[in-house]
Amino acid sequence: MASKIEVKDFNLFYGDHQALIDTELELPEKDVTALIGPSGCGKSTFLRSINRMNDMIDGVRTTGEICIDGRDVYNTDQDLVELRKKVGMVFQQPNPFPFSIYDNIVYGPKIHGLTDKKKLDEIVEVTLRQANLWDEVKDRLKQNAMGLSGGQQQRLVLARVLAVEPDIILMDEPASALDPISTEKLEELIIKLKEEYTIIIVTHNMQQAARVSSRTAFFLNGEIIEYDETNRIFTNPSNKKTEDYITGRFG
Ligand SMILES: Nc1ncnc2c1ncn2[C@@H]1O[C@H](COP(=O)(O)OP(=O)(O)OP(=O)(O)O)[C@@H](O)[C@H]1O
Repeated sequence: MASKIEVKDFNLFYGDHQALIDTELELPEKDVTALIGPSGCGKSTFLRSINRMNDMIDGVRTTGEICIDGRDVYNTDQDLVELRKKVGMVFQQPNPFPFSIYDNIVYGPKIHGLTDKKKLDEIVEVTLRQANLWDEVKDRLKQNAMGLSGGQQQRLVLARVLAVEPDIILMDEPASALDPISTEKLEELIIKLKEEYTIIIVTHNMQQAARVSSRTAFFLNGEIIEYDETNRIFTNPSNKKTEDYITGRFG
C-alpha cells in the first residue's frame, strides 16, 4: 500500500522540553492507524504535528519532516489553510458550532467560496449520510446542533470535517466522552470511512485500537517504541516495553 504520510526524524520541543524524539513513521493511505501509549508520552503532540496545530502554541520548535504525498508540510511555503483542509481533525469533546446542524456542515465549504444553495444542500445530505447521521437528523436540519446527543454531535463534527473533502482525518480520543452505544456507532463509522480516508486515531482504549485499526504505533516518553500491524502489536509485540504496556503492567 502507498505511503500517505512519511514522518522523518521528527522532533518537537515545547520550550526546553522535548516532547517528540526522532520519530519515524510511514502511514499507509486509506487505512486506520492507532496511536497508543501512557498519558503524556506525546501521542496528541504527534497528531497535532501532522496538520501543524502545534504552530499555534508559543515556544514550539520542530526539526525533521512530515511529508504528505511526498511534500514536507513544514516547508515555509506550505499554505496552512490548504493543509488543514486536507487534514481534518476531531477532538475528544464534540465541538459543534452553536448554529444549526445545516450551518455546521456548510460552514467550511462557504469559507472556501461555495455559495450555490443546491450544491450546499447536496453536501449536507451526502456528508450526513457518510457520517451515519442523516436518518436521525434529516427532519431537523435547521435546529441548533447543541441539542444533539454527545454521540450525534461527534458524528456531526465528522460530517463537518468531511464537508471540506479532506484526505486525512486525525482523531484525538474521539470516543472518550461517549457512552458505549455512541462509541460503537463511531467505531463502525471509522471502519467505513477508511475505504476513502487515511485515519489516525489516538486512543487509550486498547480494545478500540484493536477493533478499528490495521496498524498501531506505541509511544513512550516521546519516542515511538514499536510500530506494526495491530494484530501483531497486541498478540506478539517485539519490544518488551510494548508487551508490558499492553498487558497493563504500566500506564
Ligand atoms: N502546550 C504545551 N506546552 C508545554 N508542554 C506541553 C504542551 N502540550 C503537551 N505538553 C507536554 O508534552 C508532553 C506530551 O504531551 P501530549 O499531550 O502530547 O501526550 P499524550 O500522550 O497525548 O497524553 P494524554 O494521553 O494524556 O493526552 C507532556 O510532557 C506534556 O506535558
